[in-house]
Amino acid sequence: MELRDPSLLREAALVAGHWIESRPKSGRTIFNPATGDAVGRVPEVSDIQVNEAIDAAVVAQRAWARVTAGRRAEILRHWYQLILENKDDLALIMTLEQGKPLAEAAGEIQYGASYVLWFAEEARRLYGEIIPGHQEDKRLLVIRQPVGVVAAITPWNFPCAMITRKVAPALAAGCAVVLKPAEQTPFSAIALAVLAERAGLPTALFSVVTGNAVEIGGVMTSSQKIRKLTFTGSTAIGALLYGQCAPTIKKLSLELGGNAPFIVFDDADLNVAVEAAILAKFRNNGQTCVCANRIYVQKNIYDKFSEAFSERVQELSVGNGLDPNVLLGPLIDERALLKVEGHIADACNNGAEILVGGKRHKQGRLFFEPTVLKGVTAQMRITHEETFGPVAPIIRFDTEDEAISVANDTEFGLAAYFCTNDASRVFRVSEALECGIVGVNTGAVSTAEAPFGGRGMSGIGREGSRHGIEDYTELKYICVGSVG
Ligand SMILES: NC(=O)c1ccc[n+]([C@@H]2O[C@H](COP(=O)([O-])OP(=O)(O)OC[C@H]3O[C@@H](n4cnc5c(N)ncnc54)[C@H](O)[C@@H]3O)[C@@H](O)[C@H]2O)c1
Ligand SMILES: O=C[C@H](O)CS(=O)(=O)O
Repeated sequence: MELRDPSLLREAALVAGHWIESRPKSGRTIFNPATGDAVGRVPEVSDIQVNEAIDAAVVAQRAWARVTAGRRAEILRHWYQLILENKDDLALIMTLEQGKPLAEAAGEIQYGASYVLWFAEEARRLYGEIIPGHQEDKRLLVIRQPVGVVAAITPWNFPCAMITRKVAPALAAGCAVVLKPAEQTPFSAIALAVLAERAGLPTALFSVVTGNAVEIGGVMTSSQKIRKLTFTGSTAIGALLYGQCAPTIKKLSLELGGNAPFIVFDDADLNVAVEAAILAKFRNNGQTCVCANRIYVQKNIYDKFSEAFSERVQELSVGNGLDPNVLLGPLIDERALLKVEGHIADACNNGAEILVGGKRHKQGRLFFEPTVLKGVTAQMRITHEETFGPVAPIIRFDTEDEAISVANDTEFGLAAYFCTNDASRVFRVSEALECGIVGVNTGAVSTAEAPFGGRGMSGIGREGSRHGIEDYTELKYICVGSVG
């Protein structure tokens, strides 16, 4: 397969409005996880270049904040249109560097673009307030202003949507962004920057810096000029960055790890429950922060659900994402594969039974069979650690109270799911689950209109929805006196 527009796969970083091309014997090579083939190279930008990007962003942001919200919205809408016009190329780039099937990659491009459209619209709704004064001669006003220069650090599993979910609200609010994409998937970020330039985004307002994560993160977190850090990734790195930002008192958004329970009550529609669980578990080959990590099934439908679910899992085709018949691509790297194998081995050593899969897939080094485990208990690693792979542990429960108790028995609090046909239970259980997102009778919850985020070790802040732009603004209270 070829790119219709080869200029979208650019082997360069964008620093302060200038493209820094990668050089033959330096920089970092990105490999296709399905084949091991080199996709391309990107430069390792220096600390000096990261600071150049930040300094240029400070200047560009001041001018951008003076642009009307309507003009900012126009440019964002143009960016949205260009992303959709180039969807097939962007999807191909994503499949080559991340491995997800082409159709799923195209779906992510559509999803990622929806955040750009949403915040193009929200740009014009950053309203202020006029508050009734506390004295006759006083007039109280509240306005929202952009925080300034934002640093964004994003993960490999959604190489487009996790970027637009940050960059779009930041630009809509009048901020500038310096982005460090995941080292595994820089080309999706670079292609978005190419299209942002074509959409008319002012120079230096959006930089994409590639290279050593620790070094780049160190420059970003220590710079007083960076007034907000928005991070999506693992809880461990999120906590590290949280601490690194403390000395400069930055605003923070942290979208971190998850350990989502998926509960099937005995009054649920079995087909609805199976399909919802398949989607919640195996989307992106189980590599999403909101994937069902534990599946709890009420005791008197446990065997029937396990059988029906296992039959569906056996239908999930595994292979190179360029094959239109493939539903599950490779895992991102060897570390991910070893974690999957470790969870399965631990569970089986403690009494769990493999109903489906359980082994590396013949398709290649990073491919793994979609796996179903039965007889899983709370003593196993897989119920407490985020697997981030195609393994579905099925756990039996007896009562609703027990289901809620075990579902909440985690330090994470991002997403949870449950299936029931009992209307009262919908509200009772939704309110009892300790997390930021609840899916009822569905495994698909993510959309630009809704606030995405969690609590506890899953992070702070919300992305998307009308709330997602607020964290890129500062409230200012203006008190006008002597009004007579
Ligand atoms: N809550 C969400 O919305 C969400 C979305 C996607 C992924 N995630 C989580 O991310 C994890 C998987 O993604 P990952 O493996 O890319 O996570 P990761 O934390 O290893 O990496 C995320 C980003 O942080 C960078 N990074 C790593 N160490 C750094 C450091 N010391 N300083 C600065 N930057 C550093 C990486 O280069 C990457 O860009 C999972 O835990 C998943 O749950 C959460
Ligand atoms: O990995 C977690 C992302 O947030 C995925 S999505 O927002 O659910 O698409």
